[in-house]
Amino acid sequence: MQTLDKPVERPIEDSLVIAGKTFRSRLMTGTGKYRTFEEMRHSIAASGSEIVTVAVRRVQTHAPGHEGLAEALDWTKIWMLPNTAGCQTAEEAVRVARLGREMAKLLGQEDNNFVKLEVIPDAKYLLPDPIGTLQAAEQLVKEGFAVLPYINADPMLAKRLEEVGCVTVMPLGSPIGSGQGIKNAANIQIIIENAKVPVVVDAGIGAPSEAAQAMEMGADALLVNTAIALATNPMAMARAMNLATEAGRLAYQAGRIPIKAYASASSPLTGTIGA
Ligand SMILES: CC(=O)[C@@H](O)[C@H](O)COP(=O)(O)O
Repeated sequence: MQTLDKPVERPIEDSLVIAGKTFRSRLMTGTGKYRTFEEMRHSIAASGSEIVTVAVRRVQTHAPGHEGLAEALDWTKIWMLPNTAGCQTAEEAVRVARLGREMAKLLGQEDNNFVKLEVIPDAKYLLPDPIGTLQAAEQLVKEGFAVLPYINADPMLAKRLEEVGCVTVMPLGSPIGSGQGIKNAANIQIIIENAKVPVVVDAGIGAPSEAAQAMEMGADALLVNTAIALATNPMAMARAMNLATEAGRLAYQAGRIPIKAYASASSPLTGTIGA
């Protein structure tokens, strides 16, 4: 299984830049739902992720499975993306973001001002509150945070968040942990078309083919957690997601052929002997 840790070669000139910080990998991962920390460490290595998100609230409150989580990874190699999971209002999210910044500092990332903003009042579908998200984003940008907001795939909201200074937008493919894939493709495509900040497709990706699909559409990056953590073999799935992200990116850059209504022969007709 060790070979799964071997990095996927990525060209340095195609790096992802967020808030002036450069990353080679376009796949972000999470830390929740793994069976063991050991499995999490190996899977994150196999994913090639350089950005890993951590639920500040769950770490702070020592929620089951989160005790010691912040210390379980080598933060000299991975950029921490504290997230405000578990916050139902803008006010809570702002408070938790501040704690996240302190947590990153304590773990040696003095200059880390990133926050993945989640304002989620709905427990059934875990859909983010657009108004609360915008309010919290405005406040956090004023406080000097690099804000990466988790949103429904709403092109107007994405624009507003960009205008208030968010450094990415993170539209959901489908509900968190559902593994339903890219259900919002048309709206995500509009967001990609209009965004001047990186678009990170976050949540709902269940299989590498869906990761590739989002990247082929022109997403700048992905965030995948459940599909890796709960796979029968998380390390192998992490590697597959890594490769799929890269394949999707390459395909996007290569430019796919247009879809045609009719067949077109693969062999040229010139020079063929007439009947
Ligand atoms: C860890 C995290 O931030 C997730 O909540 C994220 O939204 C990814 O969703 P999936 O777990 O569906 O990949």
